[in-house]
Amino acid sequence: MLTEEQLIHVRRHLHEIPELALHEYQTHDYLLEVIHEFNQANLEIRVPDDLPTAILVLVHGRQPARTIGYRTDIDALPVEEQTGLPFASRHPGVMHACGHDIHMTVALGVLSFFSTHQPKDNLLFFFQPAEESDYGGKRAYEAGIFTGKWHPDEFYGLHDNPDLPAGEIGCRMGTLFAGTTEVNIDINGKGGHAAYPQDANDTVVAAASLIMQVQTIISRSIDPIASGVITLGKIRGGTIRNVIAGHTRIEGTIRGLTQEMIEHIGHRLQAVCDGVATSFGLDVDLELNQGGYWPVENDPSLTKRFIDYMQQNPDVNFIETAPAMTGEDFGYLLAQFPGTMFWLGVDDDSQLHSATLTPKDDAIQKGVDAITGFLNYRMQEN
Ligand SMILES: CC(=O)N[C@@H](CCC[C@H](N)C(=O)O)C(=O)O
Repeated sequence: MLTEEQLIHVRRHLHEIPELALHEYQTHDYLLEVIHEFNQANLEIRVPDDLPTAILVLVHGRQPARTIGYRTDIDALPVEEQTGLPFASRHPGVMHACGHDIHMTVALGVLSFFSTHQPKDNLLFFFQPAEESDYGGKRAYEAGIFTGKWHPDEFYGLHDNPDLPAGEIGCRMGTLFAGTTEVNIDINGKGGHAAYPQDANDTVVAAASLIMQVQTIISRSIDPIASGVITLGKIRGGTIRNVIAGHTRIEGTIRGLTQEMIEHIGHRLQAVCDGVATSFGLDVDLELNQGGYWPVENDPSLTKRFIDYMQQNPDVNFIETAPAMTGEDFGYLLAQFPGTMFWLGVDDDSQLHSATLTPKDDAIQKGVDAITGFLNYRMQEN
């Protein structure tokens, strides 16, 4: 079983080797190296052919009544780290800026505990690639990974939260995270000389108008009591100051707490794109891709049990949290298997996806203890 000191060492090494979605090869190899050090007596390890950076580990229970799944994501973000940590990313332009290094380490801690304390039920650990993009959870499901003995009857997973004290557990009944849809807009007009706009069709000006109109969708087209967000995080158009740009691309994301809201915003966005195409006389192609980023809906009865356990445990600080507009492709898996997603506090001033995010090591052991405690409690029930 990994000690707290060993867990911190593992976390720091994982932090040094972040990799982007579906390219988590070094991370995958290191995870396997750590898992192979555990007592193998009750473990069965599988690397699915169709998702080669994923790892499944089945812990065979003593008297299994069910298989309980536990999922961690393993990918990182294209962010240049600015923490100055001695264990900062060694991969230029890539960083664990969403704390997946903490997620993986907590999962390894829980797995190492059950490798030496055989659980009553079966436990299925899923080390999932591609959470930040490319929806690895959905890919895994569609590849048929969770069939036969690899089928979890219920699924749990966490996300770190810098706003909560280290080790605090946060959760809620109902929707924990938003559903998200990736937005790609390609504006195709006609390039030309900066001096002769009358002979061109300027996609930069069309993009500026489109962006401003998009900002009215949330304020003017949705019920103020309901919630939604559109963020256009990236724009690229043109090549030089004195050439009118014939193509501009905008990339962003739509978020809503219900599927209906996400679809409603998507329809309004399409209407704005069509309007800009007509008024500027150019082509505006809108691509919406939800992938696996469905709203994260916690199962009512399992989540009640989870919250009851955390509230009754004197060693756990528990807080009921509000829904968040962050997305998670665990939402897709929770639509296939009942389960619960929850927060683990990591106490930091920087936000998720920030270049200075520094989750505290203290959260790791507290997270491992709270989760192993809950899983043992859950396994007492028939
Ligand atoms: C927890 C978190 O930050 N998740 C990501 C999920 C990515 C969603 C997808 N790629 C999109 O941008 O729509 C998030 O950005 O919330």
